[in-house]
Amino acid sequence: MKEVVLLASGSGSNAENIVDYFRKKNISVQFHIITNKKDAFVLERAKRLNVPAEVITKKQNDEGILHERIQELNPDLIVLAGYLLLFPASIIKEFPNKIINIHPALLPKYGGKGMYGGFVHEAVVANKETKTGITIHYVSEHYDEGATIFQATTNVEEKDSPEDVANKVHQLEYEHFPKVIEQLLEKIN
Ligand SMILES: Nc1nc2c(c(=O)[nH]1)N[C@@H](CNc1ccc(C(=O)N[C@@H](CCC(=O)O)C(=O)O)cc1)CN2
Ligand SMILES: O=CNCC(=O)N[C@@H]1O[C@H](COP(=O)(O)O)[C@@H](O)[C@H]1O
Repeated sequence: MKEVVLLASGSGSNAENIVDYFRKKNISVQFHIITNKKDAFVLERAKRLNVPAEVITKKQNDEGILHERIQELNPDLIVLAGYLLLFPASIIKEFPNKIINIHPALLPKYGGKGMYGGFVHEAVVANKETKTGITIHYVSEHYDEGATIFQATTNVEEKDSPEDVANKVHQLEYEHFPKVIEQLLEKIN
């Protein structure tokens, strides 16, 4: 059975959507959820979904605990789904092309340090962009620089608030992220 580790720092709606997708399609995947925040709502979602979940804090990352845990779990795929810490280079080296991230904009624009969550949508609206979207990419040492796997776009109307844009982007995430993960898992024998 394939093993997938999902990492999220906050709400975890993408993590839930991914678990739901594979369950609905009867594809047997063993999921583990890791968050860096003990009060992250993703922990509630994991409980409800009966998915094993644990908190590994930034400090524990720095102590190598996250690395040890990932080695124990030995996942086929590591999925950053709204994870807001810099993922350790040591793990990236050990799991080449097995770590992916979803970014709520069309990289390379609106990426890098400080560009996460609502900040991204605020910048897109402030810059009067006429379109935005999602980028699913491999995770490299620095934020949002890894090779792009998939992009999808949506239009931005003049009247759209950052919340309107966030909702449009979330719809793209829910539609595409599970399918991209399914395709990647199929390639891993
Ligand atoms: N290796 C590596 N790690 C990553 C990504 C990557 O592609 N490579 N992609 C990341 C998702 N993108 C971002 C981009 C910027 C920030 C960011 O700016 N974070 C704040 C901290 C936010 C918080 O702790 O709440 C900071 O100051 O570093 C977070 C995730 C997750 N971790
Ligand atoms: O990659 C760059 N930055 C990371 C980032 O901003 N990720 C975004 O956080 C949201 C998490 O939502 P959730 O799934 O927790 O409901 C989701 O929109 C991700 O694209």
